[in-house]
Amino acid sequence: MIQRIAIIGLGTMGPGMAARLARGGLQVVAYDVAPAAIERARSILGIAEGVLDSLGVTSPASGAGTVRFTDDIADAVSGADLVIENVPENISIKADVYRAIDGLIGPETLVASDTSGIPITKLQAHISHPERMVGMHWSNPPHIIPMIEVIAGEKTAPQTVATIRDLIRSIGLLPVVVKKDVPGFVENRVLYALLREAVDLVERGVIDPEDLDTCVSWGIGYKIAVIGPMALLDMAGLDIYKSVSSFLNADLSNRDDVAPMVLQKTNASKFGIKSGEGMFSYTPEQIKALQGERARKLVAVRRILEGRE
Ligand SMILES: NC(=O)c1ccc[n+]([C@@H]2O[C@H](COP(=O)([O-])OP(=O)(O)OC[C@H]3O[C@@H](n4cnc5c(N)ncnc54)[C@H](O)[C@@H]3O)[C@@H](O)[C@H]2O)c1
Ligand SMILES: Cc1ncc(C=O)c(C(=O)O)c1O
Repeated sequence: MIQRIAIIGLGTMGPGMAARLARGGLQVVAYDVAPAAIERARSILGIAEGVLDSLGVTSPASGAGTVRFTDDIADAVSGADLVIENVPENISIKADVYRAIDGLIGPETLVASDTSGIPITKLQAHISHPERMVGMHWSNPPHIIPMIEVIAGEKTAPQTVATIRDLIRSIGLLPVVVKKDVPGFVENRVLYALLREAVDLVERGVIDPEDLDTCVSWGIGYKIAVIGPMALLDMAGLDIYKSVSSFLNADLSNRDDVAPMVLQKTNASKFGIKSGEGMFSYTPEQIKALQGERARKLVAVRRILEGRE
């Protein structure tokens, strides 16, 4: 049974994951190599907890869990039933973490990666007990989005998948077990198909960035939260899909490299909210306001989708 969880990496994803797991009654120890990341995580933990309150996420009868921060990786993983690796999307950085924890974790400890899409089979090559390693792909913001993908690599034991799936369920979240270890799993294959086309349309001057967002959010985005893609095909009619896709599929972006517009921005360190500029520009005040507003709206939508309002 999973009771103690170590989170390695406290950037965009780590603090919200820590808050959500603790609310589920688990004992979380949170570690990052960068002291500034630990301080930032400490300061935003309370905000995530406030959002969980407004979502009505309660703790089990046995009580709420805890989050403890540490700057020592050995301390973080000591006694952990599960280690969730949450460091940047780079195999060599992730492999360094697996090597560092290999001799520190117990014989029963499971290791999960929150990778956005590196096949788990590739990550397993860097750990001595690959049968205990699994993909556990959260969606951002992790304290609000309930769906988590669970992915087995070639060497993952079925029991490891079952334990993680049951853990996710036991704290009121929604596990989706992906049946094949394909790059990007399912959520990001679908998201990146959409993002490739969206970036291409903006880059080619077909639409302005603000209007692209209005079109997608108030068109397919709003709809798809209620009617998933497979159900949408039936709603539109497969005959319509056949007619449109017969001419449209061939015209969609099929570029297999990173779009120049994105490279230009990343080369200039324009990463988005984390650097103050990306597709749009943000002042620190705007970032704070946006994050609050987005959390409020996501909470309200989720309550309605769950039939609670
Ligand atoms: N950002 C998203 O929307 C999102 C969503 C789902 C999954 N993911 C995946 O989750 C993982 C983390 O993403 P993120 O967006 O939180 O990244 P991030 O860059 O915001 O944060 C990564 C953190 O890892 C820390 N770190 C780097 N090396 C480390 C080490 N050796 N030991 C401990 N900490 C270390 C960094 O200091 C940083 O705080 C990635 O694999 C990413 O693809 C990201
Ligand atoms: C752009 C982008 N890339 C990856 C992920 C998750 O792995 C997300 C997300 O969760 O929202 C994302 O937006």
